[in-house]
Amino acid sequence: MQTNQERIVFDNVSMQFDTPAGQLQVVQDMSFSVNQGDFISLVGPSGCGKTTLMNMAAGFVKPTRGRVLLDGKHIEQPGPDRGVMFQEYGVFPWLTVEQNIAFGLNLKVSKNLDAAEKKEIVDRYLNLMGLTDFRKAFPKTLSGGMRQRLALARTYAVRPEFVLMDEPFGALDAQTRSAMHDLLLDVLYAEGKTVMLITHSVEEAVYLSNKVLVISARPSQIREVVDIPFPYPRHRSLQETPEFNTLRARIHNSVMQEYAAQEALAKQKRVA
Ligand SMILES: Nc1ncnc2c1ncn2[C@@H]1O[C@H](COP(=O)(O)OP(=O)(O)OP(=O)(O)O)[C@@H](O)[C@H]1O
Repeated sequence: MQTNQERIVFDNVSMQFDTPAGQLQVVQDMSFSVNQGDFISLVGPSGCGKTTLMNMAAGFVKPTRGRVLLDGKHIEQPGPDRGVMFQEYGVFPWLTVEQNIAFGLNLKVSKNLDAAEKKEIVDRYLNLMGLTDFRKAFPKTLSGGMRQRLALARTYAVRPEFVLMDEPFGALDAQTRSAMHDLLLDVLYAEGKTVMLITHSVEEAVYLSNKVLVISARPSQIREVVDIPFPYPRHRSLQETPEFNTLRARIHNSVMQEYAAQEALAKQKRVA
């Protein structure tokens, strides 16, 4: 259920990196908030700082200026309230499917669960993600789609309030990706999570989100915040509607302008 309660707040955030070529201003004075129940997607040119913003929400890095807050408190470090899912590092290859799902439950923060409770959670997510028959399998024997489902199961099993996803479906074929979208929407609808997603697919962003942030070329600012008005639960047929396609085309256009701006900047630097 989406509400207006602000949960994660980026307040005038800037980020600068020291690089061999000098200081790189990645994010500049960016402010936005992720509200309770939001599914918010970040789209923008490659290298504009999307992962950097997500890393701040996850607690992996701190901004050089400004504040990133969770329920009014500075985000200082990662926590079990925020489940992070990356494109490539979602599963541990040395653990079986069920051990992967149980991994987070065995950490100190989840120690208050007894063995029966852990088993119940693992079974539930094996079932939900269609992996029950593969519980003893190792990730390398799974297809790409199954590995992504496993990564999702692992992220969800610790019951994070927030799910932070960085290009989680980028490596999947179109059909598996589409199936993953519906699975994600089903689980989110049932469990009511708050989600931040980074994607290069505007279509994916519009289909999944209630809000899309278009990030500008570096130094990055928010070019626009687009509200996606389609009610949940959503069905794939939405993607065939003129309303969906109008919105998709508008956002795509906006992103492409920022890609062009970033490319022009890079060219200028090459000439200089
Ligand atoms: N620790 C770091 N040290 C130096 N530079 C960094 C560091 N982390 C990121 N950068 C630089 O900051 C910029 C933004 O990186 P980031 O990964 O956040 O972009 P992105 O929008 O997620 O890119 P992509 O869409 O290609 O994944 C890049 O130019 C990157 O090289």
